[in-house]
Amino acid sequence: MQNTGSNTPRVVLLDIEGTTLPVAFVHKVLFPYARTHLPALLVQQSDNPVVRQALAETAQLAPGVPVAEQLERWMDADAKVAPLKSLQGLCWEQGYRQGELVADLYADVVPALRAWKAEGITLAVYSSGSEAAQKLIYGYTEQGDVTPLFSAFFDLKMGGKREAASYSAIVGKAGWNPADVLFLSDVVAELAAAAQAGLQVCQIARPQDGTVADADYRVAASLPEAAHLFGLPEGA
Ligand SMILES: CSCCC(=O)C(=O)COP(=O)(O)O
Ligand SMILES: [Mg+2]
Repeated sequence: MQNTGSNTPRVVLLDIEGTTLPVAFVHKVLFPYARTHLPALLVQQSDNPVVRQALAETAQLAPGVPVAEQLERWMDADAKVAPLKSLQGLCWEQGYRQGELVADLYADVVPALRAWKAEGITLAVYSSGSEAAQKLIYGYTEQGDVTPLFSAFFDLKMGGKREAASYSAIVGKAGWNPADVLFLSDVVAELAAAAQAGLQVCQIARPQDGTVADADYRVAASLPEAAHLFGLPEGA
C-alpha cells in the first residue's frame, strides 16, 4: 500500500472518465457523437486552424494513410492522441452549444469539489480529452457551469497519462510541490505514473463503472470517500 503517512493535499488533480463522470457517458454518448459528426466537421471547418493543425499532425503521425481512415482507426482503438482529441473536442462543442450534450457528473462530485475549493484546495483537471473539451464538459453539466471551480486544465500537451514525466511537467508548470498534490483516477497505470513522479494518489473505483480496486493504492468509491482517506472535507 502506497501513500500512507502523507501530508494533507493542497492540490487535487482529477481525471475525468471513470472518476468524475461515468465511463458510459464518454463511450456511449461522447465518442459516438464525435464519430457521427466528424466527417461533416472536417468539411465545414476545413479552414479552422485547429482542424488544419490536427489533420497535419495526423498525416505526420501516420504517413501514407488517408487521414480520415487514420482517425477512424484511432477512434476504433480509443487511442489517446492529441489530433483526434482536438477534433473530437470541436465536434462536442457543437453538441454542447446546441443542447444535444449535457455532462452527467457523478452526484458526489460537485459537492466535494465545492467543499475542497472552500477549504482553499486548488483543483485542476488532467484528461486525455483536449483542454477545450474539458472546459466544455464542465461548462455544460446537469449542475450548470462548474469550470470556475478549476484553476487549471491539463491535456496531452503535457504528455501521456501513463508517463511519470507528464506529472512532473504538470507540477513544474504549475509550481506545485509534487507531495502536496493528490491525483485521483480510476486507471492504475495513471496512478503508478503519478506516484512515480512523487504525487499522492488514490484510485476512484466506481461500482457503476465496474472499476477493479487495486491492492497497491488507496481506493475510494467516491470523492467524499477519497476526502475521508486524505483528510479533506467530504462535502454534503
Ligand atoms: C474531456 S472529456 C473526454 C474524455 C476523453 O476524450 C477521453 O479519452 C477520456 O480521457 P480521460 O483521460 O478522462 O480518461
Ligand atoms: Mg479515467
